[in-house]
Amino acid sequence: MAEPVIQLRGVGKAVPGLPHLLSDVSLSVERGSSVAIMGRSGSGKSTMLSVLGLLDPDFAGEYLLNGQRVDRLSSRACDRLRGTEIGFVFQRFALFAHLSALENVMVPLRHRGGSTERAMRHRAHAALDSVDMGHAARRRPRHLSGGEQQRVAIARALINDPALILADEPTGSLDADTGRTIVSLLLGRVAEQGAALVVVTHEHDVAAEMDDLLRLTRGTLAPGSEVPAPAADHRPPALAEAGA
Ligand SMILES: Nc1ncnc2c1ncn2[C@@H]1O[C@H](COP(=O)(O)OP(=O)(O)OP(=O)(O)O)[C@@H](O)[C@H]1O
Repeated sequence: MAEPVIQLRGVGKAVPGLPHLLSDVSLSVERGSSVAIMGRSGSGKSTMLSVLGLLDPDFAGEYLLNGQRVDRLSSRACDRLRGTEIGFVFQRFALFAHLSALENVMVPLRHRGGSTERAMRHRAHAALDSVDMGHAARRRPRHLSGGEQQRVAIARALINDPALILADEPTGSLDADTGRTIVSLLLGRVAEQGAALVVVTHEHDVAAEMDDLLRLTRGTLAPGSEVPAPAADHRPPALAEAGA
């Protein structure tokens, strides 16, 4: 069987005043599969993404990325791996405002190096085409809608063919229809490139599209329920029956 893209074993994180910010977290995600992480505000989701994204080296336990231990790497080695193995998608897109869509998508290619300008442009154009944004290559982010910006951000996240995509509330700034389109685009691109996808989301519709759903509760990760619990009905019975 293929090696999981990420394996966490007994990962914990403590900060002063919060001894169990993350507590004994174990997680395994295969290539081509997707996981949603849900949890209340303050449950540790961003901390978890920082650990997975090699942004926070200060944690206990084991982290294997593509079979390689990455929990004791130097920050320079983390930077290098982040640039080549991990793509990030953010709620607010995080595109560079002064760069065109094409130039935004080229940023990770420049970071990686080893290609000619012409080859990078060619590749970035193909990446924009793959998210139906080829027509907007020369536009700056402010001339794009939220959904279009997120398409460009997805092209940028996937341009180096990373093994792992981390998405932090990728639909949080979008209306429901656009959000659905973005989720299917993200899932389609991730499947095509054979990456593993970890999505932090508050939205049950988004979580339901992923292969697995996990829930963080006060730093502990456990299988989540696919079906959201119905909200408690506090209306008087007569009003509830009338559908008011
Ligand atoms: N380095 C730190 N030092 C002190 N407290 C921290 C640190 N990092 C996180 N926290 C606290 O730990 C808790 C969990 O933070 P985290 O940002 O991971 O939660 P979250 O689930 O992403 O929340 P939200 O959904 O609101 O973004 C919060 O109360 C936060 O203030």
